[in-house]
Amino acid sequence: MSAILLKPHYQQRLWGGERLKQFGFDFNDPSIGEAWTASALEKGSSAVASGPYVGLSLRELYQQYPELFQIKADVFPLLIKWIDANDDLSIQVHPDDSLAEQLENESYGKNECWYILDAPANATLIYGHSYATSEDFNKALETGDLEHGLIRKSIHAGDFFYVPAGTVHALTKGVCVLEIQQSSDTTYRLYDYERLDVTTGRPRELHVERGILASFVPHLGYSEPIRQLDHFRTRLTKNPFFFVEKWHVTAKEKISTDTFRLLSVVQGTLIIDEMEVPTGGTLLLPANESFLIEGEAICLVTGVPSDEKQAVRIGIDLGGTNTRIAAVSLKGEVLKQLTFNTQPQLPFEEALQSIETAIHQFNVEFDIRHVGIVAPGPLDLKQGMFLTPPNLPNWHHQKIVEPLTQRLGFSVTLENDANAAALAEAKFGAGKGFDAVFYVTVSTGIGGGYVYKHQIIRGANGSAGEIGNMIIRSNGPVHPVLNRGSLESLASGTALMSRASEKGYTNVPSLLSDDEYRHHFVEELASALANIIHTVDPDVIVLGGGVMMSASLFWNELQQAVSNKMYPHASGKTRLCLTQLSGDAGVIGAAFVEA
Ligand SMILES: O=P(O)(O)OC[C@H]1O[C@@H](O)[C@@H](O)[C@@H](O)[C@@H]1O
Repeated sequence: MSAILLKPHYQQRLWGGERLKQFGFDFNDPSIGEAWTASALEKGSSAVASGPYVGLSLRELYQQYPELFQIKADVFPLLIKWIDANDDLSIQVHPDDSLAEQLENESYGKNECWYILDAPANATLIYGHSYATSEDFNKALETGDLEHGLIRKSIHAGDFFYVPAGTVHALTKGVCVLEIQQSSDTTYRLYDYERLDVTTGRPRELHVERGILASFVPHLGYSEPIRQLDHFRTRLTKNPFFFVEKWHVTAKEKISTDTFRLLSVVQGTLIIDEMEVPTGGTLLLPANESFLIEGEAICLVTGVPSDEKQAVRIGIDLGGTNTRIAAVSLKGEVLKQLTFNTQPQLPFEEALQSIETAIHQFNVEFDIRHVGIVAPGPLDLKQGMFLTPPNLPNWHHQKIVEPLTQRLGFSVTLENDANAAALAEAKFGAGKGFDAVFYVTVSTGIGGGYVYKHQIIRGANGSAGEIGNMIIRSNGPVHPVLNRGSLESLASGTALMSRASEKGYTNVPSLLSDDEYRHHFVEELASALANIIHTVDPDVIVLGGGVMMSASLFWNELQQAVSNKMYPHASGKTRLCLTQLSGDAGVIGAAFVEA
């Protein structure tokens, strides 16, 4: 069976225009907003345009010839739209599967993604909001003030965004996108700029009540690494509803399908088994077939993933500013990450609720084996609670493990953030292959952790590795919480920033470019590292944290200074390395802390 070309169904929209013609579409209406190139929706199905089934709609093809698709779904699951936003679209949100069933009696929610085809210079789109509580979000909706709290992201042609159901979003004037999504046309409009629909003379309907039920509050930021599959294919997303790959075709390639694929040519011309498909074309590639493709083209290819759930461990890194929740594979790779603003001024219940929402998302997709949380110290690890973390003043003595276990129904572990990062580096990062790994983070504060044979060494009271409080210069600067002249009072990002502003520098890298101040910093940090080596004799010390982003300014000097402070026989034996996991060490480590 050859590839089947599909013919679009066009949708006129108040914000539509004529720019889809640029991508090869052919229509007369001056306000076409959407070309549905693969749709089996009742209100507008695309049609078969080549091969033996010409004349059938995609909807009929799916019903009559399921063998072409080889998936188990009563209703065709995907929808592909090309969108011309000739004006701003409404600010909106979509339901997930369970809400769509509950409120609309529909088979699918509307998780979707955008590939940016064209965008004006300096364009942004709306992706998320900064309202911390439902009360603030609802008030903004009531007063028509929603726009002020929306997050705008800059975009360029070729960018890709996955938009999970629940994300408040809007496309903006001038943007053209290819939208791949679940087969649903349910949009809850939250705000429509108080404009009139010229066809009715009235404003369009809003769906605020249902929109509130569907929206994430606070906003959950989403990230998923792009994966290179082979020399011409990259995977942009794989989620429970669809996967999307970008194929850059420049030579002859043989491809084959298991279940069906939908392929859209977004740039250039693709030749598939001698059929020429220009930009704008969408093909159905039937299941269990092989095809020869060639030409010079960029194609987006989508299909439905198998039902099998990948085993993961969940790591939560609760910080003073952001909380990051990651699904981590058993090999230590971050597969997905959701982030929200921690808002430590609010009751702790709010943070627990957001963690629960995020883990619910992961539970739909993955087989969760464990949940680990890391937080800034000091912590009471035995009781599973915060003690008095300086960045979380409202949550002192708050229990974490017990309420989280109750809400989630999974076993939960708690660990200090630097200990967890040490574990991650030892298992999967710069310390991999060594027995004794010490990790030091030089960031807003300074922390450390020691891992021996993949076990975190916590000490008698759980505070081993708290090197921020190590005294380096007893007559040094006073610290609000820690010892006078402690490492943190001298060499943390905070200490360097205040020294920078005293000396007229605007940032840490400029301070560290000054020979005199760099020398002080290097000597102080090297003293601490030499003390660590003399105490526990690690194979390797891994350094991470924001200040280490400037390591190229002082790395050689630091190595030399540490070496100078060692016993001659030990000098140069302990390796110093930079983190290999950088920002991910906390969540990866959290995921692998054992109960
Ligand atoms: O509510 P309006 O402004 O017409 O926008 C509706 C459109 O929004 C886009 O972001 C997508 O979700 C489209 O699938 C949807 O048709």
